[in-house]
Formats: sequence, C-alpha cells, structure tokens
Amino acid sequence: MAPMGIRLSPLGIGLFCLLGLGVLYHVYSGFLTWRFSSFLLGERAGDTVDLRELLAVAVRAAELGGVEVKAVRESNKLNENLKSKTREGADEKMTRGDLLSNRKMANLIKNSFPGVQVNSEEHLGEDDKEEIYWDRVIPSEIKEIVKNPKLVSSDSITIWIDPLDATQEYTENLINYVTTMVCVAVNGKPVIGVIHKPFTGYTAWAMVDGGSNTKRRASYNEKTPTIIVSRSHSGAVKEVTLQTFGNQTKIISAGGSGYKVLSLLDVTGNEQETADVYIHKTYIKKWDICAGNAILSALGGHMTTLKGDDIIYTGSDGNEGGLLASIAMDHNSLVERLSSKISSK
Ligand SMILES: Nc1ncnc2c1ncn2[C@@H]1O[C@H](COP(=O)(O)O)[C@@H](OP(=O)(O)O)[C@H]1O
Ligand SMILES: [Mg+2]
Ligand SMILES: [Mg+2]
Ligand SMILES: [Mg+2]
Repeated sequence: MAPMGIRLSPLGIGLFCLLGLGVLYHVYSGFLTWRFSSFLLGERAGDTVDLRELLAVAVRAAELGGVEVKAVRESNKLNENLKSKTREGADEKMTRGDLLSNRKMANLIKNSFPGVQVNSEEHLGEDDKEEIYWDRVIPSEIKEIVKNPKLVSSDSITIWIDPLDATQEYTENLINYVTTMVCVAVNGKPVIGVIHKPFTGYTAWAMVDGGSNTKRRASYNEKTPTIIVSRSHSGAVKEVTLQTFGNQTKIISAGGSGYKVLSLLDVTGNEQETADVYIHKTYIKKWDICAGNAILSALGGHMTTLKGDDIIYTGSDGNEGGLLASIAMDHNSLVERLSSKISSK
C-alpha cells in the first residue's frame, strides 16, 4: 500500500504517459511537420523547393486572403484611401481589404518558404508580420491531378501576389469582379497560377506541365470575337478593338484582370461573363497578370504584350506593352490584326 493510499500501477503510468504524448503530438504535429520538412527540404536561398507544394500554399494563401476581403466588404468599413495615381491620372485606391488580405497571403507564403523572392502589390511592414504557417498538407485534389513532386531551385523562383484585384470595383460594391491571386514564375516564366473569387468561393489553379482544375471552353468565336476590356483603365482600347475587329464586335467592359482571364475559360456557374479575347492597352503591373498568364499557358493559351512578346516575370514590376490574351485561337494572327491599329494610336 502506498503512503497516501494510492496504488501506482506501472501499466497505469504507462497509459497516462502515452495519452500525454498523444495530446502533445496532436497540438504540435503541424508545427513539427513544418519544421522537420523545412529542415529536410531546405528553404534557404539556393536550395530546392517543390512546385507542387508551392501550388498548394498558393491556393491556401488565395483562400485565406479571400476570407479577409469578404469580411471587410461585409463590415462596410473599407477605410478607402488614395495610394497614388496611375500614369493616366486615375485614382489608385487601397482599402483595409487589400491590406488585411496582403497580411495573410504574404506572411503565409514568406514564412513557409523563406528562401523565395515574393513580390506583393501591397507593402508588408514590420508591424504586419504574423506567425502563420502552412501545415504542409497538399490537398488531395492537387495530388490527384499533379501526381509527382517537381523540384526546382528556390533561386529561380519569383512569386507575385495580388491580395485584391479590382479594388476600384470592390469600393463600388461590384464584388463579382474581385479576385485574390498568386503566381509562381520560374526563371521569369509564369508556371503556377491561382485565381480565387472570394464572393463565390471559386478557385481556378493550373501548373504548366502539371495539370489544372479548370479547362478551356468547347468553342471560341475567332472570326468576330467578343472582346473583354477594362472598365476603369481602358485607355483607347475600345477604339482600337472596333477598328481591328469591326463595328459589330461585342465589347464587354469588366473590372479585374483575374476576372477577365476567367471569362476566357470554362467557369460557367460562377457568375462569370464569357469572352473570346482579353485586351488591355495601358500600363499594368505583373501581380495583376502573372496568375492569369500561368493558367492560360498551362491550358495551351497565350498572354503576351500587344506586339506578341512574352512577358518576363522577374525584375521590374511593370508591364509596358499592353496585353493580349487568348486561348484555342491563332494568337499570332490576332497580334498581326491588332498591330497595324496599335501603332497609329
Ligand atoms: N494603367 C494602369 N496603371 C496601374 N495599374 C493598372 C492600370 N490598368 C490596370 N491596372 C491594374 O490592373 C488591375 C485590373 O485593372 P482593370 O480592372 O482596369 O482591368 C487593377 O489591379 P488592382 O485592383 O489590384 O489594383 C488595376 O489597378
Ligand atoms: Mg490587380
Ligand atoms: Mg490589387
Ligand atoms: Mg491596386
């Protein structure tokens, strides 16, 4: 008999310890898995990263950012302010939705892959840092489509984040145009694209030579295409489009570069208009277009400057040459049709 009247059986002690270990494992497993695989995979500059993991974290980041975007819009406290002016003199707005989404997206990606270059539209200050990590679980939907890991050097990677695309429309409560986007470029080529619609919950993703959860439509009108263009940064795009494709050409004005790329795909049932070609005439930033470019490339489509040049997603954040995006069409012939009209505008 023990002094306090409690008999300590070795079996009981063993079971108690096992239970305790189980609880500790449950609480810390995500963190430990992350630490351990960081150690194994290595995310310091010059080491390798798995593109399939980057795809999974990009999807997670776009979804988490989307939660913030939606919550701020629903709170009606946008704290809208003027960030700057575009070259054409339009207001470049920023809201609490842009900032909070950026905070989630940029922290998640930077913390989980500290060795890769991340360029985000919004600034992440010291006070904005958050200890959030990806749990390193690749969703089964991704594993079923992208069967194998794809290792590349982390030095070759540039990630582009747009925490809220179509801010102008967001402030006008035209929420269907709004997306969050992540793009992974390898040696400047857009290879992974994620476009998420926070207000419908739809996410399109694709990896070049890897697979995609979205597809092209069954048919496109190449002869008299429906053209989708910007509603708030249009420049002379309508004029040029009508001169190129004729006065009967249907032009859709829509907000958001992510939204306009989705309009070229088979995403019916997600509150999407559909179009055949996306044209943008003014200056635009790489975080606005990289994800769409990657998705189109993965599906066999094209996004180029208006002159047909590839856009390189390293270095400066601006794209000077406008934008022409198409899929399942003779892209070169579109470039030729446009080029004579562009040079005179
Ligand atoms: N001339 C320009 N200068 C700077 N950004 C531009 C631009 N034209 C378009 N953009 C950006 O490209 C995105 C899509 O624009 P649009 O809706 O006009 O097609 C928007 O991104 P953000 O909302 O992320 O800032 C917008 O700010
Ligand atoms: Mg944008
Ligand atoms: Mg933005
Ligand atoms: Mg912006």
